[in-house]
Amino acid sequence: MNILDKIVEKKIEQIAEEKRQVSIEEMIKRAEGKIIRDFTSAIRDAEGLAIISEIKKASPSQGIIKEDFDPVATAKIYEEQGFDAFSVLTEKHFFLGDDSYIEMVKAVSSKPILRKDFIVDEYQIYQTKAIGGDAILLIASVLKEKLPEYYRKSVELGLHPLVEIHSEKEVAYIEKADPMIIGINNRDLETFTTDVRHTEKILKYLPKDRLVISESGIKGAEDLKYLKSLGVSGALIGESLMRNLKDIKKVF
Ligand SMILES: O=P(O)(O)OC[C@@H](O)[C@@H](O)c1c[nH]c2ccccc12
Repeated sequence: MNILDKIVEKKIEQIAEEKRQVSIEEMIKRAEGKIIRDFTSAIRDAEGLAIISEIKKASPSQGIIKEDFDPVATAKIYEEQGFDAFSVLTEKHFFLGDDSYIEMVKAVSSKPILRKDFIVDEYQIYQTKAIGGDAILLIASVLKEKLPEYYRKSVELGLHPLVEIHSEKEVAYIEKADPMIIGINNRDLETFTTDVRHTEKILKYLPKDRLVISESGIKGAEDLKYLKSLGVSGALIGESLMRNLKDIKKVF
């Protein structure tokens, strides 16, 4: 079993427990009336490459990334840098995230927030809105045939879906959903190794009029220059920002 399978298995257990605590009917109610920030425009209207800065304490490949993790302090640093949007890990067991981090970050920033988690159940779409998410990550290799339905549901609720693919064979999954924002994950979710040049390999299979985000393994100015030259719309950066919070300019 690869790491992605393990994460998904754990997630299915966790959702069953969460449903016992908060029913779907209650979650639908909690999602009602939530104001959603425009993630799509934040990416489209960014000057140059849109930067989505990620807030995460740990990851399965790196272990603890930031020992004295503080989501609010991190958000303030990102806000000062003028990044275009945030990505906040809410997955608990492997990334040490928490649902509560989204509202905490929202309180100190005006930027839209992507809820970074593993969506496996419709319940989590309502939950994403209820906890203050503006954008929702839908991973093609996790949702497979369910992707178009989950995409539609997310849009219906007013959320901005970012549909993530990794390989060429996953391009088929997004054809039906026809997403506006497509993330190319440079990390192989089965082995967890990254290669920024992976973006170039997948980009050629995607419609030209989409907002494409290159995700993972982006280390600094060189990588950003390279991604810009490919003509992608944005870059999602986590680890290298989290490791350089004291001197974030180092990354650029
Ligand atoms: O920390 P990095 O290598 O800069 O990567 C950020 C982001 O792309 C990564 O966290 C990510 C991309 N897709 C995901 C899916 C689930 C969890 C995490 C991710």
